[in-house]
Amino acid sequence: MYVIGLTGGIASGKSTVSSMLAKLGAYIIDTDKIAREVVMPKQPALLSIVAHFGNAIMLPDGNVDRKMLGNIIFQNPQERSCLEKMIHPYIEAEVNTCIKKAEQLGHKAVVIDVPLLFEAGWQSKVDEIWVVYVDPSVQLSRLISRNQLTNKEAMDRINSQLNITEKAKQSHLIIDNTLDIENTKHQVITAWQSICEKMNKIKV
Ligand SMILES: CC(C)(COP(=O)(O)OP(=O)(O)OC[C@H]1O[C@@H](n2cnc3c(N)ncnc32)[C@H](O)[C@@H]1O)[C@@H](O)C(=O)NCCC(=O)NCCS
Ligand SMILES: Nc1ncnc2c1ncn2[C@@H]1O[C@H](COP(=O)(O)OP(=O)(O)OP(=O)(O)O)[C@@H](O)[C@H]1O
Repeated sequence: MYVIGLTGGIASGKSTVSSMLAKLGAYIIDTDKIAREVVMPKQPALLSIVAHFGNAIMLPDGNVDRKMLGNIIFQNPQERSCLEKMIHPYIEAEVNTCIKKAEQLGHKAVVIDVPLLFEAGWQSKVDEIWVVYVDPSVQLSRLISRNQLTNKEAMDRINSQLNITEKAKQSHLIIDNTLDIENTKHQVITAWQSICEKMNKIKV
């Protein structure tokens, strides 16, 4: 199995690029989605989260109050690290299961959409790293408008990750998502075609 790690900064456009790749036939493993699933009611990670952060972190419907948890961890690196230690092992296990599923379905390559690839030290888990880059000022404005955040809240989130320019330097391929969607789509098609060629044009 050939594993592509798709990463970038918060709101740099990973989901946008993932959807384009999915339309081209790529098998996508979305770690943000998995991170949401492993903290659903009755999941083991939820017990540790409540034990550490307290019942105040829960909504009346039994789900985690993601806004409140985000406000805590994006302002406090120690709390962020605690949360990651509780969740990341479950994410990693589920990613491995998804890779096996893709193999059974006959895929020769998978794309893992993983925002914290560098921060979590996943470089050795992947064969190739693609970074979705965006100009930092565009990143800030897209994040503020998508999540309805203040400038400070958005900067706290951006600063909780490795700098996007540094990520780009450590990648095998950069998809620059600063301009419009069509521009990005062209880059994604070219990138995926090169993977298909690499996989000897067999179903990927
Ligand atoms: C703090 C939480 C509850 C906020 O939830 P919310 O629904 O507002 O955001 P969502 O999960 O959609 O994440 C949005 C983006 O935030 C960034 N982000 C998420 N977690 C982190 C983190 N620990 N450190 C830095 N950036 C992060 C990523 O770029 C991600 O794409 C949530 O992000 C979370 O549980 N984070 C810890 C799990 C994790 O590390 N996820 C990243 C995937 S490996
Ligand atoms: N080329 C583009 N032009 C304009 N808006 C864009 C472009 N690409 C993405 N966006 C918008 O920017 C926001 C962030 O994009 P997206 O959700 O794909 O980022 P992400 O990297 O997956 O975010 P996260 O790290 O939070 O998971 C979204 O509101 C999206 O619609």
